[in-house]
Amino acid sequence: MPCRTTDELNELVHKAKNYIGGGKVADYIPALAKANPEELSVAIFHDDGTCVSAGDIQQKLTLQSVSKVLTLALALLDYGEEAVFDKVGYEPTGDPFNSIVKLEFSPSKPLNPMINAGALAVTHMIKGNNADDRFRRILSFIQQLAGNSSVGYSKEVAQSEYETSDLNRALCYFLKQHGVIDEDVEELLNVYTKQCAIEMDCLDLARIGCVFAMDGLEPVTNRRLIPVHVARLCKTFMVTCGMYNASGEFAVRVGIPAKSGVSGGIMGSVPNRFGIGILGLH
Ligand SMILES: NC(=O)CC[C@H](N)C(=O)O
Repeated sequence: MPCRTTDELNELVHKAKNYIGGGKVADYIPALAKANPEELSVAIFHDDGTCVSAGDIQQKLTLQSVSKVLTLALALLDYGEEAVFDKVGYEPTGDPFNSIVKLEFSPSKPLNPMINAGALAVTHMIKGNNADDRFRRILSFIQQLAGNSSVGYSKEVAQSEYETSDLNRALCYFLKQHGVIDEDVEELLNVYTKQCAIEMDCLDLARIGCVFAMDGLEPVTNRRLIPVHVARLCKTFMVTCGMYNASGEFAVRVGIPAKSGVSGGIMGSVPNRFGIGILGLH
């Protein structure tokens, strides 16, 4: 369904472009360094299935850490809250996303599922017969949330991250040493880097945000995709840890559950109203 656009949203995108230059594209994953920092698009997907958008909405981005909320939901569906939070904690860290420092404290399980260590422990839990099967399940769950079976992943970005993921490798070995994970580290990184490379446009992202905003109901069909308590738990993590060490300031200034990713995507969920997908590569 095509989205309409409004003067107000176009004006906001126009104003937001003034901030290009205040940031920089992530280059620790070489394939992400090629991103065009000028691009900015936004979509809002409402609970009645209508949407508005502005900017270059054909543009796609890889989910990167936005995927962590979605795998958390899937792991909770697979195993339930008790088993998941046996491996990963509930607490914000105030540290950057890839920090290893808090793992040194006891207990050495990751403090929350949004930092890389926690997200790796969550991806470890996704059920499947092998790495391909687990990734297929993640992708198909995300396709369902986006209402779009053509959502795929960027092989280039996945490969680029896999080849340069030594910090995540180190986190995995640390987790393995402490019994949080017990699988082959390369298998886990294979699934994780593909999950982070799942690619979509801002409308898909807004529609997923809307499922969480609606406590797990698909906005177009009203079908339940996620149980209420899982959707609420995910939104709580978006508030407390969705922006890592900037989560507190974001909560004060913006005040909605949201999750960022290093490719420049942000997914927001305004409870009972709409989902927001922002693609800004700067
Ligand atoms: N903050 C992010 O988006 C980080 C995700 C990225 N794939 C990583 O693990 O480094």
